[in-house]
This record gives sequence, structure tokens and C-alpha cells, in this order.
Amino acid sequence: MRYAHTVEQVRAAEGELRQLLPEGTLMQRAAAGLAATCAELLRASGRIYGSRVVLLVGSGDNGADTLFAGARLAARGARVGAVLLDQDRVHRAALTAFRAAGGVLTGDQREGCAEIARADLVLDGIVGIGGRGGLRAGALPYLRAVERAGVPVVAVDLPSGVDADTGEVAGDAVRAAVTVTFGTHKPGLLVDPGAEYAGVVRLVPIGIAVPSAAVEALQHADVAALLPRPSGESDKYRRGVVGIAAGSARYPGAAVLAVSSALHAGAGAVRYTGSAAAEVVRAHPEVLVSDQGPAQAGRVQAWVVGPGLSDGEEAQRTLDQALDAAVPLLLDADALRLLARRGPVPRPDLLLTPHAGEAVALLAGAGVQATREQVEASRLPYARRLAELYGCTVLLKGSTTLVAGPDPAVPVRVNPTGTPWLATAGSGDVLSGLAGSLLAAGLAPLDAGSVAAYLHGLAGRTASGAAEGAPITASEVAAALPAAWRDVARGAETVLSLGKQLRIG
Ligand SMILES: NC(=O)C1=CN([C@@H]2O[C@H](COP(=O)(O)OP(=O)(O)OC[C@H]3O[C@@H](n4cnc5c(N)ncnc54)[C@H](O)[C@@H]3O)[C@@H](O)[C@H]2O)[C@@H](O)CC1
Ligand SMILES: Nc1ncnc2c1ncn2[C@@H]1O[C@H](COP(=O)(O)OP(=O)(O)O)[C@@H](O)[C@H]1O
Ligand SMILES: [K+]
Repeated sequence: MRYAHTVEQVRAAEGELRQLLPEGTLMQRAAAGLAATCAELLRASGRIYGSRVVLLVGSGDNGADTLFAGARLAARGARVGAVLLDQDRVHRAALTAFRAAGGVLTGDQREGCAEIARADLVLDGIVGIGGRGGLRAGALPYLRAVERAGVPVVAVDLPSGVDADTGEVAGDAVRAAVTVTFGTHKPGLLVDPGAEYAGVVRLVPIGIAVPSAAVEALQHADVAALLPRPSGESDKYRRGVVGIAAGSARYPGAAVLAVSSALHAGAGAVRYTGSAAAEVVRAHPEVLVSDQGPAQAGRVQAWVVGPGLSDGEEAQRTLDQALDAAVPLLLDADALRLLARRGPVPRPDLLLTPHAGEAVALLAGAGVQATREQVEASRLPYARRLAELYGCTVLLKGSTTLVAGPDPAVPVRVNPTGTPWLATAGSGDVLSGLAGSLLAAGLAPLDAGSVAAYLHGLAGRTASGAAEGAPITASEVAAALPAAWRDVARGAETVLSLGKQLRIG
């Protein structure tokens, strides 16, 4: 599991440890880890000796870490220049160490920008966890120079301008190739839009012990431990039967897709009820179909209601029957809009899987007005809010998928395997069938949602191909689920080569 903690938690843990250690120890640990990563990057693209490095140095300890790391690089022969964003407020000891090691201060803004244009690497030490609001105006000319030169940036602790606790970006922020973060991950490094700015994230342990995380991300081993596997005692009923109420005359395909992924997940059998029975059986002869609603469709261990269901009276009846059944329930797509009309039905065994637009409808159903843009910009707070308002687990889909439970003390799960190639029609139907099947196999809603998102992301990547990828269909994502499952079950660490993907390992 990969954990992320809030600024408040980090500060409390650092405060405790600092009492026990000689002054400056934590900062030196941070600087050493930072310098080691920078040295590795410089070596990979040439050599350290004679390479050009520019430090963007803010007024706090983030700037101090950067100066101490710059001193280490200068001592190894790099030509390191520092831009002081606030000439009057700079960590004195760090500046002294930097100059003693041969580091130089750049002159005025023009000279600083010219240095950036020639640099091999820029370190962003403008602000770390002490940053508030968007970046201040003084830093912007240097950011523009970095963008013009296309020089890679290593962000120190987190990209300046990204909110550490939420991943929100108010105004400008640094776009890093690599972020070297200290002690623990910060939620803003794992959740978009912040995660987009962080690039590859590397954690430098500095010895702090932090309590229960605010956010966590599953890794292969965690998912492998949660995957339901049949044993010698198993039969199809004991493995769990999932019921799918989906599809309509207009959208029969949604039913086929949800059923198809449900068949490839943990359940031993899939029941289908709805108007697309003929299409479902043609595609998947192994499915038990019924034209009755959930109340008469036979026993299941979990229901999935919503993909392509439409929102008429029949759909409403289907939802009501599924809500009455005393088994775990996943609501997606049209069922979410129907639920929004009626408002929260708090149930610990309920899993909602909205995208941002459906989240807006659910929020409105609970009396909270928000726009799609607001939800996308503040994914973490809105996922938490929805889970609290609806008293159930919420999987918020999109650029980073989050799964939040109703108890605010339980960490929100962020999915590390997503790929934008999944933004293809019907891929949400595949996700809901998969998660429903895992619910039927006995996983708790938080586990079912996060394991489903993990496998769905891996399947998307597998279907799309390595590196740059290629467009995929939702059917191909469903077909790639067994490969994703095997990959996880083997326990092999998938080495995914692109920047964002490296966070998995
Ligand atoms: N606290 C500790 O024990 C450790 C802290 N470390 C470093 O210290 C950092 C936190 O240091 P600080 O608490 O001094 O805070 P920061 O250095 O993150 O930022 C605070 C300073 O930035 C200014 N500032 C705030 N918002 C800004 C904005 N939007 N634009 C420009 N300037 C802004 C403030 O006026 C203040 O002077 C961490 O991110 C990490 O890099 C590490 O050395 C590890 C140990
Ligand atoms: N930019 C993105 N990056 C990663 N995943 C995405 C992105 N956009 C959408 N997705 C994923 O694609 C799927 C789309 O689901 P959904 O919006 O319900 O589409 P549909 O209704 O067509 O099935 C979700 O799993 C979502 O998380
Ligand atoms: K920074």
C-alpha cells in the first residue's frame, strides 16, 4: 500500500521527531535524498561534473532543502545557480552552505531566466507544504522561462502551486518531471489535477512515523491479497452470484458490457434481468437471464443496477426492488440519476460509481450545488463529501478514480493504474460489472471498488498496449481483464514505463 498524509499529520510527526534529533537532521536527510535523485537524472543524460543546475528558492524550509541539495551537487562539480525569490527571507545556514560549496546566486530576473534557458535541470524549491493559494507573481517569469526552455524540473516535496492536501491547483503551478517528496506522500501528489503536475513521484524516507493515512493507493500485492479465488470447497453459488439489471431497448450494449466484465471477475455466476436478455445470451450463453425485475430474478449476493437502464417508470421499479433486496448493491449511470431524485438512502453495503456529471446530480439530490468543473478540480473533497452525504461508499470516476467510504477516518483510496485511454464509451459499464462481481464474491464496497478500478486500469493499459498506447474499445477492456487479473495474481510488479505509471511500483 502506498500512503499519503495531510500537512497537519506531517507537521505533527515531524515536530515529535525533531525533539529527538540534532537540529537540522531532517532537512539534511531530505536534501541528501533530493540530491541523490538529481545526480541520478544528470548522470542519465550526461554527467554531473560541469552540468548546469538552477535552483528556484523560496523563503521557507522548502527553499532551504533545495539550497542544501544544491550545495551537494555543487560539491560534485555541477555548476549550480540559485534564484532567490525573496532576497530578504532566505534560510541563512542553507545559503551559507550553498555558497561555501561553490554555488552562485544569479543576478536580476533577466540573468536568472537566461541561466534557466541554459540549464540541464531546474529544482523547484519555491514552496512546499507551507504553500497557500496559487503561486505568487514573483515566480511566474521563471516558470515561463522553464516552459520556454523545456528544461526538466525536479519538484522539491511537491510542485509549487499544488495544494498538498487536495491536489487542487489555484492558478499557476510548476509542472515537474519528477517530484521528490519527503517522509510520506501528500494526497495532492496522487490526485488530479495535482498528480498531473507531479510527474514521477519518488519518496525519500526521513524517519518520520505518521498515523493512519488520509489517502492510500493499492499496489499489486494488496490487490493480489484481496482477489477472490475459488478453493476446493467452491461451487458457483458459494463463489457468489451477481445480478445485473442494465440495458434498455436504446442501450442493449451497456448490459452486454457489464455482464461481460462481471463474468471475468470474482463471481461464480451472473444473472441478468432487463430488456436486453436476447443480446446478452447471444454474447454470453453462460448467463442466467430473466425478464422479471430483481425481486423475481432469483437469489444473488449483490446487485448492479444502472448501466444503460434509462430512467422511466420501469427503471424506477427496478431500482426500488434492488434497494429492497437485502444484498450489497452497486448503482451506476441511470440508477444514480434516479437515486439523486430521491436523495440519500444511507446503507453501508451500497457502492455508487458516478463520473463527475453524475456526482453533480447526486450532490444536488442531497441539497449541495456544484458544477462539473468544480468536482473535477476538487475531486478528493467532493468524493469524501458525497460518501458522507449518502452514508455509503462512492467511487468517483475520471482522470484519477477515488473510492471514499462514509467514515471520514478511513483513508480514501486513489487508483494508480488509470489511463486516459479508458475514456471510451462503455468503459464505465465494464467497471460496474467488475465491481459488482467482486461485491458478490464478498469484498467490502471499498475493496470491491478499488480492486475493480485497479484491474480496470491495468486491463485498459494491456488492451491499449505499452508506452504510447492506442485507442481501445470497452469490449477490449473487458476482454483484457483475465490478463490483468493474472498479472496481479502472479504478484509481479508491473513495470509500467510512462511517467505517471511509475508510481505503481
Ligand atoms: N518541517 C520539517 O521538519 C521538514 C520540512 N521540510 C521541508 O520544509 C517544507 C515546509 O517548509 P515551510 O513550513 O517553511 O514552508 P514552505 O517552505 O513550504 O513555504 C513557506 C514559505 O513560502 C511562502 N509562501 C506561502 N505560499 C506561497 C505561495 N503560494 N507562493 C509563494 N510563496 C508562498 C510563505 O510566505 C513562507 O515564507 C517542506 O515542504 C519540506 O520541503 C524538509 O526539510 C523535511 C523536514
Ligand atoms: N482522463 C481519464 N483518465 C483515466 N481514466 C478515465 C479518464 N476519463 C474517464 N476515465 C475512466 O473511463 C471510464 C469511463 O466511464 P463512464 O464515464 O461511466 O463512461 P461510459 O458511461 O461511457 O461507460 C471510467 O472508469 C473513468 O474512470
Ligand atoms: K516545491
